[in-house]
Amino acid sequence: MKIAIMGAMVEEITPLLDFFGTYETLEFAKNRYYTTTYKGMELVIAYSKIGKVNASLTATTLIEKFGAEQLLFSGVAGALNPNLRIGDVLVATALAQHDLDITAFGHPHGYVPEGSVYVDTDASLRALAHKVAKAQNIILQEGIIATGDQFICDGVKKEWIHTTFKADATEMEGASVAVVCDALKIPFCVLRAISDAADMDAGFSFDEFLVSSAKESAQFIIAMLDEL
Ligand SMILES: CCCCCCN(CO)Cc1c[nH]c2c(N)ncnc12
Repeated sequence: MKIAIMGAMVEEITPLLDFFGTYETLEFAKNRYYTTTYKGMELVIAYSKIGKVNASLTATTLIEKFGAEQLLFSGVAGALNPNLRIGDVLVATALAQHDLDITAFGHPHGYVPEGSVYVDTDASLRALAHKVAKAQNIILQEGIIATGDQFICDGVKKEWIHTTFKADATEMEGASVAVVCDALKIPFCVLRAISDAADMDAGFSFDEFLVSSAKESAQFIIAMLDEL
């Protein structure tokens, strides 16, 4: 089985590379792909760089060029749901693009013809995440993620995204991974640890908690591998 583990930033995959220790590095399309094996599984690890376009390129490459049969995303996100705290780990049930907008033609936010507002994540990978959380006594939150090419650091935008998409968290890559994996029929899951509250303090909070939250998400992904 060949598993892809993807992040957006180097900080999101460094904990993974540190854990696996030895790996090959392959340069392709202005990015680096790290391959290793773990408990009989072939792994290919990469960070896409920030944003939906970068994430689409990397997700497609992981599947089409490296042959990944499942894709796990690990990273951090901003909380939209007031019940989410810094450090909480969330597994996505569905993902939408909050900045995709042809409402001028009567379509809902996040929708384009022949598409859908939401892409659902793989139910069995989600179930696996809950099984791992239970085994490890970790509280795993579940919810909708709204993705867009903006770092959200403003209460008004935060509330608009929360309300419009009933989203619990926001980030900048997940929905791209969802569209790519859905189109290529690859089971995927998106796991994010909260680094900020997507409000006026989000920048400072992100800087303070990126590394620790990224580590939490990565550790959870590793625990999932042990059960895959
Ligand atoms: C150099 C700084 C790069 C920030 C990249 C942030 N990632 C994008 O995936 C996750 C994220 C954490 N908090 C967020 C927020 N409030 N809005 C959007 N995205 C996020």
